[in-house]
Amino acid sequence: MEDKKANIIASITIISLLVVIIAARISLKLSKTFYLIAGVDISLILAVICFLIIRRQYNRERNQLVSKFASEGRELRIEYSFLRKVAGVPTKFKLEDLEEATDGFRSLIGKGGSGSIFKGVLRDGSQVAVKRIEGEEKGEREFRSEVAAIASVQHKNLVRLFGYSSANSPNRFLVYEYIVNSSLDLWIFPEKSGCRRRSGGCLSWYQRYQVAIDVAKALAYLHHDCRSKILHLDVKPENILLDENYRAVVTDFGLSKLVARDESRVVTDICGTRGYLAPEWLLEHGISEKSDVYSYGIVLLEMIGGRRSISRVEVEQTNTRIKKKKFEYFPRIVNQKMRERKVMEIVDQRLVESKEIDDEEQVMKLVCVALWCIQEKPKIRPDMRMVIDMLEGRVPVNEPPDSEVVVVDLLAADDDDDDSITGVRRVKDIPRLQIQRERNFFRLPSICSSIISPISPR
Ligand SMILES: Nc1ncnc2c1ncn2[C@@H]1O[C@H](COP(=O)(O)OP(=O)(O)OP(=O)(O)O)[C@@H](O)[C@H]1O
Repeated sequence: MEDKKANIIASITIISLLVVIIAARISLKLSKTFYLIAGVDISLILAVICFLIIRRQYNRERNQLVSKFASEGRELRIEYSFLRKVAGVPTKFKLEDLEEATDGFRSLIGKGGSGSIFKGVLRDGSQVAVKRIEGEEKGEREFRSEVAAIASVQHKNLVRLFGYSSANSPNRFLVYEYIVNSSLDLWIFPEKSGCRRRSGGCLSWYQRYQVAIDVAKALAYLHHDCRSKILHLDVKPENILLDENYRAVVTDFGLSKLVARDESRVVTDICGTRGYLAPEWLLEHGISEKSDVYSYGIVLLEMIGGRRSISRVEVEQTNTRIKKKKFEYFPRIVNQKMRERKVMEIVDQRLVESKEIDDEEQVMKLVCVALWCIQEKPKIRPDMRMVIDMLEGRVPVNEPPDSEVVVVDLLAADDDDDDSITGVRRVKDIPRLQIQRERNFFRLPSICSSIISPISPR
């Protein structure tokens, strides 16, 4: 368009200059003034012609470059979209897209310590769970660790992050694949009367065992197979989702930490969820991937028993018949029953009543693995690869020792509301200094054992 305009202007200029020469020839004859005007006009005509030639050359080169860049850009775009599909690189969403997908953030599916989760449908029809991280400073921290950890991982037992959005809003958003059967807590703990959160049902023994293996595989991948070690640091039933086949998908990387492969322990602020915290968190010894192993062990026990690891029960005092509330620490009961060879007594009664467990040895194996995982000393706990080998029967499982000391986080049992919609309470909101060891920790006497390995030598 611009080229055409320039050509027309140049032609008009040349014609006008020629007209001027002709007019000067007629009116001035062959006088000195005529030669002067003709000279100037001819120079101007030559200048315009030169300008047109140079401009044409320049345009040709520019067009060649533009088409070269365009084809390179197209190739790059194709490559990038291919990479995004293959490597799962998260997309940056606009806030409007998420508002449209969630119908204005209407269908709330869960609420946790860091924000709310809404169900949504993207324009291409895929179902998503949109997490709105609330609170600016805390939100930013959770958002960054979540994107950093999960953007780089690809595993069938880890939730997929489709994308994120952080623009024009005090809130940050993370967009995950939607996992249809919600979280494990709804499938292992019986519904409490008066509780706002509905139970999903009762997961069978076989499904629970599968979930145990799935979660172990997800954690083993994070701990051993990624470029940096990834510590999840918030393993609990609420963060284990179940897909349409009741297979486990681990989610919520808000507290996760990337750790260099050669770092064996890291010292960090206390965070995680009450009841699932490894003793080293509370004793300030520095944490490692073995802290996830501990939380995993607690989750195993909760799956076996269909109950939380720490609960408050009402007991009647023998003489006065007055009812009093007291803490019950499920791992201690499990430990005792295992030694008495009465493991079926600690299994979820719904499973026992339905008579679906025909392999008591498998129960014993899961109990032993769980007790190994919750050993006080991180070194004695198996790593997640070893846990998989034990659960899949590739290595025999030794009977676990009684812990030298079992440190129980009684903060986990401070409240009765542990089954509310918000799930169990996170400990990260409690200022560190308020955690008083003497009041909150409950130590069991040690019965030392000589066994120090979860597996027998072959
Ligand atoms: N991808 C998903 N698909 C389906 N439901 C989900 C998904 N992610 C989370 N939920 C539901 O939302 C609940 C809360 O999610 P989540 O635990 O990630 O929130 P949170 O704010 O990180 O909680 P917290 O930080 O206290 O652990 C889950 O227990 C689950 O029921």
